[in-house]
Amino acid sequence: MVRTAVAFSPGHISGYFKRVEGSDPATIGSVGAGVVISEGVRSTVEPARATSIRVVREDHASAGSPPIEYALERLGVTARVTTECRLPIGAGFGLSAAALLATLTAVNHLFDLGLSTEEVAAHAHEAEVLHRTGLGDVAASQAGGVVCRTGAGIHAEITRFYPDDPLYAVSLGPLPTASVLSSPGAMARIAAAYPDRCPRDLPDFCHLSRGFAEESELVAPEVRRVLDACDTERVPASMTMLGNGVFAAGRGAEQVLSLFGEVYTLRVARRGAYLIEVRP
Ligand SMILES: Nc1ncnc2c1ncn2[C@@H]1O[C@H](COP(=O)(O)OP(=O)(O)OP(=O)(O)O)[C@@H](O)[C@H]1O
Ligand SMILES: CC(C)(CO)[C@@H](O)C(=O)[O-]
Repeated sequence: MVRTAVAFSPGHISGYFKRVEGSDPATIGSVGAGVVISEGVRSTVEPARATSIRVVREDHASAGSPPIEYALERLGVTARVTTECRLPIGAGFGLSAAALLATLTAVNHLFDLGLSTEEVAAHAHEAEVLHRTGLGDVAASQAGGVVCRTGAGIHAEITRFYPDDPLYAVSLGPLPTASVLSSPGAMARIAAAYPDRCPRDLPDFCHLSRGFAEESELVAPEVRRVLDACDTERVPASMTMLGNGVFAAGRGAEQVLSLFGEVYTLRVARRGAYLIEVRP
């Protein structure tokens, strides 16, 4: 039997953020706030002569993942990787970061690389930043909670709190993160819209996120329709950054969102990436 390692990482919904420049990928990142969610990516890794990545979601599978391929090459290993997730990809659930953290956690154990949890996160963060698939998702998903990041990168100061209430989300389609992160105009509007404080609780997180979504002008017409419906029902809601989707909290949230698509009920994660098993 081929030796196999399996690991999981939670995803992350970013509510608001601002890019932070740095001298190298370790110091480039973002400040902002988001929610680390119970749903994420499970990665199964086995040694192979050449690297191949299979990305599985529901009954659909695709091949390749540039950030993961890059990270494995940097670590000097080749492996057959299968990532599995329930949430849609590219929809603002931080799944590229989760896929990296889960895969590198499994790789670390499979190949006995002896990396610390922080070193695993550092490699994942570097791959994210270089591929423009995220800025602060890896830093957030190192642990659980509603997260406020006041510095860039994985060593920055991060405060976390852990509400019991669920968050609900609906996805209306993908919004490739790199398309926004590569647009100077969008990044300038994002920086100007940044609310320079941490959230007090979940409703306050929704409130700050909504102000940011409006001012940054990232809200697409289909997202607008969902937010309008949430406003009518007085449900705190905002846009999943960066995806064409909406998250909402509190009474009535699930019902309003269900008018627009499949509703994902998300718990606030209690922990970051972890190894599930090594076989045999
Ligand atoms: N589940 C996954 N498994 C492997 N690679 C993934 C996965 N999700 C995303 N990626 C990689 O990240 C690339 C870009 O993803 P993108 O950053 O747009 O999506 P995301 O992380 O789901 O969303 P966001 O960053 O907006 O929350 C994909 O083309 C793929 O290479
Ligand atoms: C850029 C981003 C919104 C993409 O999910 C996230 O990484 C963040 O908050 O920095």
